[in-house]
Amino acid sequence: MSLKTISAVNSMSYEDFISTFGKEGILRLLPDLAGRLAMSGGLSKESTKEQQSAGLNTLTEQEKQNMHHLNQQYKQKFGFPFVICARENKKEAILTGLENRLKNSGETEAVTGVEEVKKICRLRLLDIVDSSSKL
Ligand SMILES: NC(=O)N[C@H]1NC(=O)NC1=O
Repeated sequence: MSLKTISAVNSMSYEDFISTFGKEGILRLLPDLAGRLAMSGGLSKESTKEQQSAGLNTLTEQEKQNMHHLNQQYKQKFGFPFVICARENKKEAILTGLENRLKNSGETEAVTGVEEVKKICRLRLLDIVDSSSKL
């Protein structure tokens, strides 16, 4: 994400963001599941925790290759990354979900992806509320 995008996001409402960047713009902010960033330790602490909770840090070599291949296919078909709320799924369900959602239309996937982003945001907000209530 560019610095220009980050500063725009920080001062924008959800509605403004959607109308400026569209659903696909939101989806492109999310890192790949078990992707290059995860492998190199470059994920945010939130994404690291989420991906670990689904067991994506314990993928076998075969599962890693499968995930990589399906993620590539998904991006090639839709032009944005596959997004799912990792904290609500385990690695097996994520791989099956990826395979199944590849069969959908781009429109369905943009809507489904944004719904998953909302789940991710909700859980992140609950974490913030929970940690600030302990202060
Ligand atoms: N691509 C994708 O779904 N990424 C993520 N999902 C989630 O729960 N955390 C992520 O980083």
